Amino acid sequence: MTQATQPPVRAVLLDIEGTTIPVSFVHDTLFPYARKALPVLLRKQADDPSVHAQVEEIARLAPGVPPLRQLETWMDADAKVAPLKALQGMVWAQGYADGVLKATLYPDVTPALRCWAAAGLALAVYSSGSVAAQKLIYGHTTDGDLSSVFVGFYDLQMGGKRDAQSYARILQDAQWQAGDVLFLSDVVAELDAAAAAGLRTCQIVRPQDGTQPGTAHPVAATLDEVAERFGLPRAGQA
Ligand SMILES: CSCCC(=O)C(=O)COP(=O)(O)O
Ligand SMILES: [Mg+2]
Repeated sequence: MTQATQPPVRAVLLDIEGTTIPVSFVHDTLFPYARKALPVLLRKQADDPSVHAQVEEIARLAPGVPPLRQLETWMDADAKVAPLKALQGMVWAQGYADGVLKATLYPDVTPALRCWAAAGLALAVYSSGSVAAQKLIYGHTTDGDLSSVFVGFYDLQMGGKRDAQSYARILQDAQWQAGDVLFLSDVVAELDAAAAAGLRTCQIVRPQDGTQPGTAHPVAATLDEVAERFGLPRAGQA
């Protein structure tokens, strides 16, 4: 089906890192903050049930390895592993509360998201970052609190982002039809998985992040370009 003959997009599912938020903010600000704060969290809040549950999960995944060492191994590899992501979200909460952390989105993101939500499109997040971390990041941006533009937040509880089944689970939870949904990500393997589940796809190729364009999915440099290509409302246009 050509773009002109396809049904209108009714929902947009968005990745975070490299799609709405610069890779540099995640890797140069969020990850170092968490690397420094995690040892303190494990030491001081070991008895907190939510911390304890993640430590148990680390022990299940890596039996016999000290939890902090395992977390460091995962951080070194930028592994998208649920207990690491959950614990990172817990320490970032303090950073946002203290005002030390504030997310700077790509400049095209806030206008597009506000415009699409106002036009009635259903917007949801799918990131490896925990749902708590997603709500924090969009709740503390330099453009204000954007969390209310989203009707859903999905994380690794749905499964990995390179697995088509994860997208099928999201569709089921959101009660969306695959063909109505546009998935935006910078990572081709994630787009391949979403397409295998029947979603429409567009790769966000941010020149400032050095994203390499693939050949299997439409490509856009900004959310405004996405809007133009997929017939979505465009911010700033009547
Ligand atoms: C939720 S903000 C932190 C993002 C993060 O921890 C991460 O690993 C990036 O994952 P994404 O799936 O958004 O590329
Ligand atoms: Mg990404």
